[in-house]
Amino acid sequence: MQVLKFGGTSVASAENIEKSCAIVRAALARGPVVMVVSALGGTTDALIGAGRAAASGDYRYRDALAQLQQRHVAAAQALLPPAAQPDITDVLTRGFSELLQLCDGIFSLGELSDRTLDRLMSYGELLSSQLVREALGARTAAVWADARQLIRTNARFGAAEVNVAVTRAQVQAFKSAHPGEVWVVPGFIAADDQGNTTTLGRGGSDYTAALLAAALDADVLEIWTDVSGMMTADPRLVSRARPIAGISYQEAMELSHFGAKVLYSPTIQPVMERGIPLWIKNTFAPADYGTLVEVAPPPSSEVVRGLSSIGNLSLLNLEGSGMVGIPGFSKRLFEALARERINVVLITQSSSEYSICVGVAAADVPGAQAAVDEEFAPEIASGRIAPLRPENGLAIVALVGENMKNHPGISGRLFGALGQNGVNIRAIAQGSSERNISTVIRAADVRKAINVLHEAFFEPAYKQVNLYVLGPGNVGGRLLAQLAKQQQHLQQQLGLQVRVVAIANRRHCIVDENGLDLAAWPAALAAAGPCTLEEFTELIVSRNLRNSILVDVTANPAAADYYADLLAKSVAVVACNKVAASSAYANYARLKALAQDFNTRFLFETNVGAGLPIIGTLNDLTSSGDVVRRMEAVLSGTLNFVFNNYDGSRPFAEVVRQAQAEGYTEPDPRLDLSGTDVARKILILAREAGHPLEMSDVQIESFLPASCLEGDVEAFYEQLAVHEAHFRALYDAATAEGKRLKFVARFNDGAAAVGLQAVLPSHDVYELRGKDNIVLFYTDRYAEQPLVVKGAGAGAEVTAAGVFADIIRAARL
Ligand SMILES: NC(=O)C1=CN([C@@H]2O[C@H](COP(=O)(O)OP(=O)(O)OC[C@H]3O[C@@H](n4cnc5c(N)ncnc54)[C@H](OP(=O)(O)O)[C@@H]3O)[C@@H](O)[C@H]2O)C=CC1
Ligand SMILES: N[C@@H](CC=O)C(=O)O
Repeated sequence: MQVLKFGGTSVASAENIEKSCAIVRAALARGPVVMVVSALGGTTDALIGAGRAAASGDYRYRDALAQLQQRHVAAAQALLPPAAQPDITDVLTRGFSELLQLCDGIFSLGELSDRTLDRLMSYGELLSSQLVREALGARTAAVWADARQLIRTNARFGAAEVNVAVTRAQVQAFKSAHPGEVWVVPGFIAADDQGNTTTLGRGGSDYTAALLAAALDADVLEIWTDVSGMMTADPRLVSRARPIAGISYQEAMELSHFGAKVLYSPTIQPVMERGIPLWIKNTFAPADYGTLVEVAPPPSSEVVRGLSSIGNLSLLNLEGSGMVGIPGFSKRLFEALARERINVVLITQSSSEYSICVGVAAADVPGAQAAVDEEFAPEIASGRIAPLRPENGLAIVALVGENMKNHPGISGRLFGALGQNGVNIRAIAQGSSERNISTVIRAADVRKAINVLHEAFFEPAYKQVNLYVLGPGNVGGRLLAQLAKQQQHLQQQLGLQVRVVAIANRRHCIVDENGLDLAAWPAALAAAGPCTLEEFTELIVSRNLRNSILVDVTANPAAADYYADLLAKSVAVVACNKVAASSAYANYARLKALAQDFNTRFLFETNVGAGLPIIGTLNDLTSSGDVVRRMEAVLSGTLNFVFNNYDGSRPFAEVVRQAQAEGYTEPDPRLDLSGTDVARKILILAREAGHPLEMSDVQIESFLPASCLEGDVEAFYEQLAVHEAHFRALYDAATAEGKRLKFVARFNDGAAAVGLQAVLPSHDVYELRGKDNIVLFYTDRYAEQPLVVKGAGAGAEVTAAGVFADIIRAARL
């Protein structure tokens, strides 16, 4: 015997009913079939809506019923030839006339009791099952079996409890009366001892099928739905969720209880007790494997079988010193909740016994609060415990899997993955079966959390990274081009799906949570609406996407002010902008500490030497225990370019303009020419080497006449022209001595200085060409010969590459 259940979408239309009937006919080749059906998709909600409308005096329930009738009649006409329609037309006419009478009664009374609601809802399955029987019967003889004569429950209308013994006897009796026949049975409905219609809870058609399978000792139960099995996570939340091929009854129970909507959780118990295999299959893709729920599924290499979540949760905290060491407190708490019929979803208690925390549906909070505060009124009055404290807006995210038992490190991975994404865990529950680890988190974090966990446990070779790019200028523009070119490579080789979800400049912002088209951003940005820096950073927080990174490619001090808030939300910051790392030491140290505290990254490799691995090298030296004693460096691509190209044949100002045009200077070139940019860089290196220096500690020997720094950038260029003789004199004096001009940064014994030097050919930096930079690290290990890093130290392409490398580092944390 096979029991096949078809859900609402599987019988939502004539076309779908045909598909379901075809599946039943194919199954008949293997043996007798019991077909259980839900109401036509959407019918139960429509019936409830009609009943509530009637109860509230809204006569539009009549329109709703007329529409439903029309839908059923249309399906019948599409399924059956005219000659075969009279029977079902009678059934539908009678059914809808009873429904109308029922709703008219509700309208007159102005009241919809649970008992009447059960009757009202039952018509969905009563009518759909008779319609399906007719459709099936057109080619395959089938008997309609009224579930109210098969399944016996108590009179708890809305969620009745089944009398398994009576049900079994009734089902066996029906079987004896109809040997070998195909049955079509309405799901969801049953009857109490008095013959009143009851229902088994929303989703109860699955349960009907399981009860029949158990009562018939069926060979198999098949739940036919609109997805290809139980998924590793809710596919509405996780786009890469995939079906689970094999799962144990206990795992399926955990997953279905915790929100896997594909299976109504009470369904499993009856089939588990009798060891009946349960398939979950897709009506619309019957060839897909689906999920097989059985006693011993084949071993899986994955430790976690699936992830689930339940929203609308609140935590209730009962705490106080009066609870410690006194037996009976928990009993009283749970009894108070039980009296109000409040279901406890999760329980945690600290070993100090100072508090007990339970999770309940948010809707139950007022009732729970009143009941518990009343129960503990004497203790609350004497101050021995505090009034019940609810926390709302929460959800449970759970890992489920038999293999988690005795497998160390699962919780570590769970906490690590959530922690790196700023998901705070409010409560945890894990039983000794180790089959379920449940975490309570903010409801707003569920999508992020479940995706992060899915990547951690099911897709170790895949990680989605979401970039917010601020400043698509000279460097930012090249970065976006490099990202566009490498996206596929990153995905294939590193398992990183790097998506740019937002881009902003000073005026506009574009956003697409699914990733912007990197070929089309310039036009889209130009056409986009206005956006402030504050709005942009708020966007990062409110979108709450996993593995978010702010990429700051501006030179804007205001942008740097937002880093702390973002790091504290576990958003990584990759900064090409040098303002933060060269700001007050306390701020620099705070940002680094925040990154550490919130399991994220604050990376700024390009702040010194553009794309050269200078900060990384220095960090490697110090982390491995070396001590940097001295640094000598040329750190300005602009100044190196200018002094390498200026020989008096062209005005100094023209060479500086060329450096700017080639993209070596800061957006404001006065920062380069004044030595400020180099001072920032040596300051950052000194700090990374462990010295808490301030900018004011760096001695800047400027070669610029003071008037060059008065006024705006155009005035600056004019003043450079005015002082041409000064620059020529510097050049001539150096050349006369066989020297070259280099703007050198030095760090020695905790002191830092920058300034223009005329160096001899024997000097390490004499031969430094073009816009190159060089750093010589003198350390305890590199005492005689310095460790040298040298190469292009400015330019959009190399700098963008350095930012790119920081993004990868942040992404691979
Ligand atoms: N050039 C190089 O070789 C190197 C540069 N860097 C650093 O790279 C950074 C960028 O330099 P570069 O690309 O040359 O500069 P650009 O002037 O070319 O680009 C700056 C970008 O930042 C945007 N921006 C400025 N202020 C804001 C704001 N308040 N909100 C949003 N966007 C803003 C600008 O927008 P808009 O177009 O609207 O003005 C522009 O898109 C600088 O910090 C520099 O120090 C670091 C190493 C090497
Ligand atoms: N303007 C800078 C760019 C890199 O930091 C320079 O010229 O070095």
